Amino acid sequence: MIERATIILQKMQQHCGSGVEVDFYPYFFTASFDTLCEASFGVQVDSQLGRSRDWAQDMFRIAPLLTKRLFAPWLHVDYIYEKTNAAKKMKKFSDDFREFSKNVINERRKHFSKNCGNNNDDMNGDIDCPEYLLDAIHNSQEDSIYTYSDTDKIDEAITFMIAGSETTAQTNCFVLLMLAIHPEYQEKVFEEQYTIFGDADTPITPDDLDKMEYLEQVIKETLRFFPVVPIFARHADEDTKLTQNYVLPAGATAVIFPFFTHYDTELWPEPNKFNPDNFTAEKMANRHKYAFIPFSGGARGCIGNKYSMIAMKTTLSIFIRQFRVSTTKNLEDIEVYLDLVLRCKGGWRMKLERRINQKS
Ligand code: HEM
Repeated sequence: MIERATIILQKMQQHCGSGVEVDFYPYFFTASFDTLCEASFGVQVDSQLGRSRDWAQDMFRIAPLLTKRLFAPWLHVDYIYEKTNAAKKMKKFSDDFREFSKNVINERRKHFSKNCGNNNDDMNGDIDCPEYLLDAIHNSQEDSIYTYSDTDKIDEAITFMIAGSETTAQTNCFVLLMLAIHPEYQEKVFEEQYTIFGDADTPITPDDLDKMEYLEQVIKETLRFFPVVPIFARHADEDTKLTQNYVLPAGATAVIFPFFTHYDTELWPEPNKFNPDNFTAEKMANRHKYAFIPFSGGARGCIGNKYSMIAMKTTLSIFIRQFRVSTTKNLEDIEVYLDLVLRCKGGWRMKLERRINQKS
């Protein structure tokens, strides 16, 4: 994570002091994608350094096609959908991405058999061969009633790559945009970083991450304001009593929009005001645990919740200590739209300035 965040700094340095607002997303997406591939699969993809295809561009082209299908019931019929151009584009993307994931899995297998024993099936992880997600899936087979086929493993890899990379990158960009719009919060975040690290450039430790309480409040308030997964759903297998008067009948689909919950005035007194103090320990203790649901909840809630908080804090800590961000936009100027995930119209454009020395 630290390495990837440092590459962001190096690549964005060229924009410092240019006075031009640049879109931060490509820098943060590639970093997030590469980190995820390495953390989950133990494989270096290096899209950040241009050594792999630019999947962010592909995802930008493909997501609107999926969104369109989601809201057009007639396109749910495979027979009709398969005749459309969108379906052909989707298939091409899906085939390419599956091929890419297959290669990632094969890479991991090769690495494991070369460094961790001769047997491809012996993915039992030790200190020299840490167990990554794919290894865990592989190893779980022995105790499991379910056997994972190669197709299953590719599907798992794709789910992780898609679910984990865009969400984290977008949240990082939204956080920086909020800090650009609210310089007073930006300075407070910087002050916290300075208190932890001073002028030292030491690597971040888990203890340091725990101390970044204000940064975490800012991230959470950003996720309240901009829940990057703005819609998810549950299928009721049986009649489910919601309240005294309401029952969700078996077979129904309940669609959940965190936007409604996150802007509910009964839960958030001033929902339209960006206020990191909404997430002080005290305020959180007095609020219903499902008042804040950017990661959904329950058994099928986001599995990457903790990982993403570590990844975001690490990246933002490194970035904020070196750069100051600004924008000509106000909060009211920000327009978002639903594209499976939540996107910012025109991108996440900001100006960048290098802090001359750390405490400036
Ligand atoms: C800011 C970052 C993230 C946000 C806001 C987020 C949010 C969500 C949400 C709302 C869901 C839907 C859960 C549901 O249907 O109830 C989800 C699912 C999922 N997320 Fe995340 N996510 C983030 C990062 C990640 C990361 C980093 C990973 C992987 C390391 C990840 C892996 C997954 C997976 C695998 C699922 C599917 C879970 C399932 O269907 O059982 N997410 N995420």
